[in-house]
Amino acid sequence: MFNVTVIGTGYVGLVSGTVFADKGNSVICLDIDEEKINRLLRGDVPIYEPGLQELVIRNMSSGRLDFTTDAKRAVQSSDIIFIAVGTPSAEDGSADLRYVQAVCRDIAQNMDRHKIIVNKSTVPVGTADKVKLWIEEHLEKDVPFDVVSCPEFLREGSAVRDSLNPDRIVIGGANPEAVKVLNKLHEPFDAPIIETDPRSAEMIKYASNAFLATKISFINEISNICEKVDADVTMVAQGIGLDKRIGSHFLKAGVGYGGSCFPKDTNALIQIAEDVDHDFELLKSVVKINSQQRLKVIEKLQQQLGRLEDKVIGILGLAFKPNTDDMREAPSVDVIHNLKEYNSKIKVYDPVAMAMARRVLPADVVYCDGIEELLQGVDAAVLLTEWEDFKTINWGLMKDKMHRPVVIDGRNVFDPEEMRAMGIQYSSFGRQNSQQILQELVNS
Ligand SMILES: NC(=O)c1ccc[n+]([C@@H]2O[C@H](COP(=O)([O-])OP(=O)(O)OC[C@H]3O[C@@H](n4cnc5c(N)ncnc54)[C@H](O)[C@@H]3O)[C@@H](O)[C@H]2O)c1
Ligand SMILES: O=c1ccn([C@@H]2O[C@H](COP(=O)(O)OP(=O)(O)O[C@H]3O[C@H](CO)[C@@H](O)[C@H](O)[C@H]3O)[C@@H](O)[C@H]2O)c(=O)[nH]1
Repeated sequence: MFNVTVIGTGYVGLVSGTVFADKGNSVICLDIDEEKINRLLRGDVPIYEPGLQELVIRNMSSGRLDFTTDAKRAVQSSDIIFIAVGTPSAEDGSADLRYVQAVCRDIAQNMDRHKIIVNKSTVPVGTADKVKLWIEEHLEKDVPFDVVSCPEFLREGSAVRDSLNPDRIVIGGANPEAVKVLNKLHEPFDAPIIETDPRSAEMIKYASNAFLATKISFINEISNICEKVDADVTMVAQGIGLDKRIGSHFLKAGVGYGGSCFPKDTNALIQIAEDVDHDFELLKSVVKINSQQRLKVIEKLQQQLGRLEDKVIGILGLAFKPNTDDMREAPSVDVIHNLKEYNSKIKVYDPVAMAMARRVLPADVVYCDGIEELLQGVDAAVLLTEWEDFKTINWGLMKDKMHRPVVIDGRNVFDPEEMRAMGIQYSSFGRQNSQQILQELVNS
């Protein structure tokens, strides 16, 4: 068992630290955010992530998990130090490494003996070398250390499950001794381990996210064509996904991807390529398709309602995906800001992301307590996050509460035939042609 420090207690740091503790290691998590650490010390987890609260409390009670804002204590109590701070987008789209740099200074100034410093944040290729330089720059005495790159692949909403059962673990290090230690630390996870050099490890992370984002934009383009040729994208996704070389995951068409990773990491990879004079045209198209895809909601609303001015639009789901309260780059934010430009009136409901949403949505948005309140009197409902609660809405009953029975399904959750049979003017992504929509308009 090892003494482990994790720096940064966000989605990645908090979940990884807790999971390492659960595997029997002694873990201390460091953050500069005092309020966050105080809450954690009370066993109160500041993010919504299924299963995390219980796991944190269990490991704190067993004495294997602790939290602090004291960098000296955190650095000196461990042999392995994970960096898990944010790497947001800089203005040019590249990854802003200022937090990683600050952590390097904190580590260097408190280093008392040999440390293995492991980078878990998503960082541009070559950052392991920079981390080494930044630490050397601030070292007050000659203490040996290794830098290893171990990117993280967990998804929000299933972070605990993903961390306990990873598809693979990537360890990129130059010193075989340090790689051996990390191999041992990850042994209890029973996942294939890829040992590689730090640069390849860093690239694996970006390439994974870019590939998944490409799959989503690809199926969204197919869905846009499906609408014009009267094919059904869900059948197409099933048909191509059964080919093992393609795979069935990440082929759900709709309003496209959001979140704290895909938008930021695709842009960062475009910039990484640009820095070595490579024009990553494919990925640029992926990003462009994704930003256009969100606004298809507006087109679909216009097809159903005509002018959007003064129309009351109810937004079902605000988080960028279900089972999280994360609003970073959520499609709902763009859709709502856009609807405001058309002077629509907006009502919103999300089972967990309402508090986060208040920080990023326009001031005059009306926050509702539940589905019924949201649907009351709306000219259209727009589903943007496929929360389980929304899948069981009885539209046959709900349509009487609505001013007009218009539903735009941004995640292809409902069955088009059933919706139409219930008298709903239903529009989804890649599952019906424009002729049908026009016909419905004529009939209504
Ligand atoms: N969120 C995800 O699903 C996910 C998954 C895989 C990888 N990643 C990557 O992991 C990294 C962290 O992402 P996140 O979503 O956990 O970020 P986050 O914003 O949720 O958390 C980052 C934390 O780091 C803390 N911090 C900042 N500077 C610090 C310092 N000097 N010392 C101590 N703490 C400091 C912040 O206070 C914050 O609590 C990013 O590079 C991200 O791209 C994220
Ligand atoms: O078929 C699909 C699958 C996903 N999405 C959308 O894509 C976004 C991202 O979803 P997901 O990948 O499940 O969530 P994240 O938590 O952002 O996880 C991604 O980003 C993390 C941060 O780098 C990585 O660690 C994960 O492996 C990677 O899946 C969400 O808006 C989803 O709605 C689709 O539109 N269609």
